[in-house]
Amino acid sequence: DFCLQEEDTEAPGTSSGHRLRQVVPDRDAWKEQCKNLLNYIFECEDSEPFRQPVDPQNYPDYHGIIDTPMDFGSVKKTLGEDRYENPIELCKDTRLIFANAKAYTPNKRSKIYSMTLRLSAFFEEQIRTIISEYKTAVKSSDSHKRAAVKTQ
Ligand SMILES: O=C(NCC1CC1)N1CCN(C(=O)c2cccs2)CC1
Repeated sequence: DFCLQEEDTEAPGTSSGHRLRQVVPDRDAWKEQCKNLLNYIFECEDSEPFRQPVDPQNYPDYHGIIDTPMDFGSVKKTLGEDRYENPIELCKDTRLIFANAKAYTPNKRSKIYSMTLRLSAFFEEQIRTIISEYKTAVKSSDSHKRAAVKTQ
């Protein structure tokens, strides 16, 4: 992992001359990665029933069965408004979309429900790397903080 050297705590380019370029994992990279993943999902035909909230006019029993409705438009909006602290929170809301469809469907062979199975498989494949890299970056930035404290 990365550890701050003594001179690294000074402002870059100080009297000690050139500095080794630090490669520090970016703990904010997950946001753009999730935005791109959501955009890709929005392009998928399988996401069509899940891009906006369910209209109770069309499914009057929906809100009696589903306690916490969720859709990709809401996830995208929450992300865009910086109301997710990390990709784990986004993953939790997205999994709710799939769990709601599984809870609501009258039949596991229904067309709309079958769309969530493909979508969910793709989402889980993609989000695992985003979360893994985020957790690594957080650990690394924590060690940077510990190292910096030691040098004070
Ligand atoms: O009306 C919508 N979505 C809003 C529309 C896109 C403007 N949906 C239908 C019911 N839902 C289901 O999950 C299932 C139905 C049948 C088996 S599952 C959620 C999506």
